[in-house]
Amino acid sequence: MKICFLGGGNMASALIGGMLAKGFAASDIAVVERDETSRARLTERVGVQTHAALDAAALDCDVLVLAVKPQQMREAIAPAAGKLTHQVVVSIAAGLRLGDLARWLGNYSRLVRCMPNTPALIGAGVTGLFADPSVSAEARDIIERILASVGQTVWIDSEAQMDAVTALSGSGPAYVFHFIEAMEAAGVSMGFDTDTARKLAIGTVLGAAQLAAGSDESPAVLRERVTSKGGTTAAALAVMAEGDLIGLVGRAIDAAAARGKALGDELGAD
Ligand SMILES: NC(=O)C1=CN([C@@H]2O[C@H](COP(=O)(O)OP(=O)(O)OC[C@H]3O[C@@H](n4cnc5c(N)ncnc54)[C@H](OP(=O)(O)O)[C@@H]3O)[C@@H](O)[C@H]2O)C=CC1
Ligand SMILES: O=C(O)[C@@H]1CCC=N1
Repeated sequence: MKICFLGGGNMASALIGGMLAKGFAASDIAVVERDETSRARLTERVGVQTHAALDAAALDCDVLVLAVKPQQMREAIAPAAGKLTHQVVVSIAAGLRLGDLARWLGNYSRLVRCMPNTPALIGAGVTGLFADPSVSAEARDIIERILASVGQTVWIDSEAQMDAVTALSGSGPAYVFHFIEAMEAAGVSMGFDTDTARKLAIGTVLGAAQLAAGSDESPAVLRERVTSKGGTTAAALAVMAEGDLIGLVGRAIDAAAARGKALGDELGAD
């Protein structure tokens, strides 16, 4: 099975890195990337084949993964319009809807939309998937196999939910990194050097996430176990409640989902 990525940026690199670590052969993976330096990096360091354009050689694949920015997509896929025959096309772009992609590809509907996240690089990604009803079970299995190689997969029932997946898990690693930054900064302000503060912050997030992932109990119960009455954790959580952390995170995730929908509306309008 030959897999070609259109765009060799952050997310394509994370997916390819994770796939190679899971045993996909570099010789089965190609990348169309317009930037020469990126092409050289992909060939020399990652070992995959590269193409400068989405030409016939690049389209000689079974799966075409669309991994350019939403704003770049229409122009980037134009060379493939009317030239697709059997390929399953997978878009990882935020916001863009299958109907618009199908139209831009010359009414080609063998399309799957998915939203991975960057922990795919270490096999710890989460990907939401949605397929056009015309995509066969066999084609869905192929796409599932690719994304499951880099982490967990969740098929969703309606395409509209993809904006929520994007807001929760697609963008989600950035929220967690931001929280780590905040913990690290607090550690530094209490007198630790950056390395020590970072080690304490990352170790805590990692340990807590692993504990939550392996536990039958809810995160709320696990939180209560840390929180002694009248103790230090209660003092911190009171400040977080005062600042409405739950509401703040909810509003942030709503804003991400709204931006995904707006991107789909804006870019699909013409
Ligand atoms: N980053 C993330 O965490 C996630 C991103 N996504 C989605 O993945 C997609 C890619 O995001 P990301 O990897 O962050 O973006 P990047 O900008 O890092 O990668 C896109 C790459 O594609 C190149 N490119 C653009 N147009 C063309 C073209 N016509 N032909 C060949 N190459 C082209 C870009 O080059 P140039 O720099 O010159 O424009 C760039 O190198 C987006 O649609 C995003 O919504 C989904 C989930 C998570
Ligand atoms: O920020 C973005 O738009 C992309 C989609 C999800 C993560 N990064």
